[in-house]
Amino acid sequence: MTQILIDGSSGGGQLLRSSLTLSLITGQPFRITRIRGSRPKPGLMRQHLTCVNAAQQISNAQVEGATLGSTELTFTPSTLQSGDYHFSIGTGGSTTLVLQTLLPALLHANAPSALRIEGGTHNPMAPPFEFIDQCYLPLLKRMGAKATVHLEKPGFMQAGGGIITANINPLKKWKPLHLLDRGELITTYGAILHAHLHRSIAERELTSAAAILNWSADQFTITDQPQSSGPGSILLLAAQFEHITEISSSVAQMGRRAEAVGISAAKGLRNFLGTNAAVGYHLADQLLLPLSLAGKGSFTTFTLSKHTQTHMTLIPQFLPVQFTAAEIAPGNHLIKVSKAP
Ligand SMILES: Nc1ncnc2c1ncn2[C@@H]1O[C@H](COP(=O)(O)OP(=O)(O)OP(=O)(O)O)[C@@H](O)[C@H]1O
Repeated sequence: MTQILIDGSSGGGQLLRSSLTLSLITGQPFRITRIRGSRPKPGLMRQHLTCVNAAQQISNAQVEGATLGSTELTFTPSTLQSGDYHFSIGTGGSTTLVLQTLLPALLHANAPSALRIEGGTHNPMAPPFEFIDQCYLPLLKRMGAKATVHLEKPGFMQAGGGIITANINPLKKWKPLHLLDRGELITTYGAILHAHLHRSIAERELTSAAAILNWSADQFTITDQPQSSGPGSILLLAAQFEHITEISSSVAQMGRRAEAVGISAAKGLRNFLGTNAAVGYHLADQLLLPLSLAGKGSFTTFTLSKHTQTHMTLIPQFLPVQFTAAEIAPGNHLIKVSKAP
């Protein structure tokens, strides 16, 4: 098969991860240059390298350039193999991003698989575990996927040490998904996971988020996670609708005020609630790949992130699909995926 050439300079780790997923599924080899070219520190970091090594392992691929800091990689998969796999990032790098690389591929394997991934489970700039469990996976299930995920132990940056597991059954055929509206609002809630930090930090996150969203304190839970290596804290703000659940999150970091954590997550959810679009800022880029595997689908979203745009350019290099994006109302875009002519 011809090797697909990917220029990684316009994006981050997602261009690499999605290339791995698509290569595993289609069997097409690829070469990516200028990996994470738009990031301040380009090249493979631990989380990306774990994705490459994991993808290599589940497909017995031939790989060149799989070293830390590498900015070029060649990946030639052999046969996708189901199995009982264990991957450890070795730092607090995001386990959910490793999971999102492997899950769609293992749905295409010949038998059930089990995954155990160690690292961070609640990281800045990555889906927190609950986002995978409550926002992303339910939509894949509606598309026919039979998979479960489980949070065995939370892990925060920098300490890591978190564990997520997944059970994945082979999928016969992807069903198209059309998500044009959210349906009725069912409930809203806030959750703070908190490890080895003074409880007053969680309370300040809560108070600042509650003020912006006009929520009462009894809509929140604060759960101490003494088993986590921590220290760490994440604020998750969820809005569950009939057809989708959106979670806006924010992670505590050294030197960041607790109020800033609350304000950032609350503004994220408020932005979403202030529009009619079905799909939130982050879910939009993550849905493009499964929808493309189905060959057909559509959703409304309120803004086109850089991740969404780069994904729309990448996916057609591997799959015979095309995307259209149209602003159907102020702040409401309709994205359609269809077979390429
Ligand atoms: N708060 C969040 N909730 C859900 N998803 C998130 C959140 N923050 C980021 N994401 C998702 O995580 C992914 C991050 O991709 P990105 O290309 O930035 O990769 P990366 O490998 O983490 O880092 P880098 O940007 O340094 O290369 C995107 O799919 C984005 O939608």
